[in-house]
Amino acid sequence: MASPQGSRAPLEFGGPLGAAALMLLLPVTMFHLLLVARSGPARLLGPPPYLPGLEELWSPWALLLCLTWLGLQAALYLLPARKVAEGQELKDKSRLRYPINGFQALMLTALLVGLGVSAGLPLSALPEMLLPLAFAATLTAFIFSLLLYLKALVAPASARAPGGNSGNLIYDFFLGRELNPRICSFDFKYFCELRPGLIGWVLINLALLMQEAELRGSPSLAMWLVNGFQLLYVGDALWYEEAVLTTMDIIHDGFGFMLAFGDLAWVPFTYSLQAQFLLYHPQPLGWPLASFICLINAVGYYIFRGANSQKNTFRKNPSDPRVADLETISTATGRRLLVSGWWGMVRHPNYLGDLIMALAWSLPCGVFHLLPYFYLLYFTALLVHREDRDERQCLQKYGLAWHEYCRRVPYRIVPYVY
Ligand SMILES: NC(=O)C1=CN([C@@H]2O[C@H](COP(=O)(O)OP(=O)(O)OC[C@H]3O[C@@H](n4cnc5c(N)ncnc54)[C@H](OP(=O)(O)O)[C@@H]3O)[C@@H](O)[C@H]2O)C=CC1
Ligand SMILES: CC(C)=CCC[C@@H](C)[C@H]1CC=C2C3=C(CC[C@@]21C)[C@@]1(C)CC[C@H](O)C(C)(C)[C@@H]1CC3
Repeated sequence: MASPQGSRAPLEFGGPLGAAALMLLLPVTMFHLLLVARSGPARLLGPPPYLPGLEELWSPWALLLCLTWLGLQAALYLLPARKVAEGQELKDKSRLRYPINGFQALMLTALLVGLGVSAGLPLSALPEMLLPLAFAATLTAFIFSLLLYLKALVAPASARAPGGNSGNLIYDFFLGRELNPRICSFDFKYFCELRPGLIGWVLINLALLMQEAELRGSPSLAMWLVNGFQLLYVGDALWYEEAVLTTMDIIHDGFGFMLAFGDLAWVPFTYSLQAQFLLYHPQPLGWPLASFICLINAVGYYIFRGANSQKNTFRKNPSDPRVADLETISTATGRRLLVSGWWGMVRHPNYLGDLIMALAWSLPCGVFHLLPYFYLLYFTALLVHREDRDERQCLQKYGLAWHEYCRRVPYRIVPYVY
């Protein structure tokens, strides 16, 4: 469908019908997971234990807490940053500037939460509020996406995202019409991608750990592992915050319901699923198996970080001594593609590392339930779909050079498998 605005990007996610289905399916799945995690049988594929009424979902206190959290993270975002980074070049040849203070926000949040807990803040009561909090976050994401859609109506054409301007209201609302919606220098997409959801995720994990300690005297080894691994992942994302500026979400995708809901609700409430499961279904875990799982997480992290850093270093400065010796192929755009090092092993080595880590996050929950493996299953689907979208974009950008890269590096994510 050609858009009235002139953008001819092919429709993704199954077009308007797919977008409408996802807008319904994603929140329903999130609430299903929250309900099933606390039920006795914890069956991913079974029906939820019961259907919650509105009085169990809606709480003005949960909404207030959700908005206070967003306000706190926004205030931390506005604090002076150790560095201001420039994003990729935009259509109008300009570059946006982004504060690099995400790790500082994580540390300050930890300090504030630590002070709060020592002053009697009942953090371990948070798990009891997950359902109304998830509802408040979903509501916030929906209203926020509506405001973003309206804001895009008055944005200049150069500010539009390549994909979210088909002319179909549902599809554009889902994908997002504006690429980098901002008020003054406050960038909503960049803020949401890394702050409230990711930091909220580790806070929920911590609350679940504390509640387990209250219930059973001390947190289990499995709970420690899940908390440690996911804290490392979030800490890494914020430490290497600048790297997010070269991801598909920032460069290509508009800011609509998909990312607003994904960042503000989906990430904190479904990515904490393993810790939720462990609170209600304690799992025995000995040190030998725990050490093996730590090794799996370390291997995944090594590949994930190595691949992401290698590409970011290369994109920032191809003559950097750490990447200058790597073999590359030239493209008509002037940008080169790495064909050795991590990016010569498979075409998305960072996805491979991420998937190995996802496995390590589920293993502490044992092998008798499918529920804690939901993240691994969803993430595999997300990355396979994402890889396919990225391949199409790269083919469009690099043409013959991309074909040559695919010939030299035939596997996409898993060597000799896929
Ligand atoms: N936990 C989660 O829920 C999620 C995590 N992620 C993680 O986010 C990270 C970023 O992922 P994503 O944005 O999808 O994609 P990538 O970081 O893999 O970026 C893809 C881009 O990299 C560049 N590129 C591809 N091949 C090469 C090459 N051989 N040499 C140099 N540049 C190359 C291309 O852009 P160009 O050439 O224009 O630079 C391409 O568009 C990943 O580690 C992923 O695992 C992603 C989604 C969800
Ligand atoms: C199913 C659904 C609601 C779709 C939205 C997908 C989003 C949840 C993800 C899209 C890309 C993401 C990234 C991260 C989190 C999940 C989302 C928002 C990320 C911030 C996680 C931490 C990583 O280190 C990262 C910074 C590379 C990563 C960037 C992409």
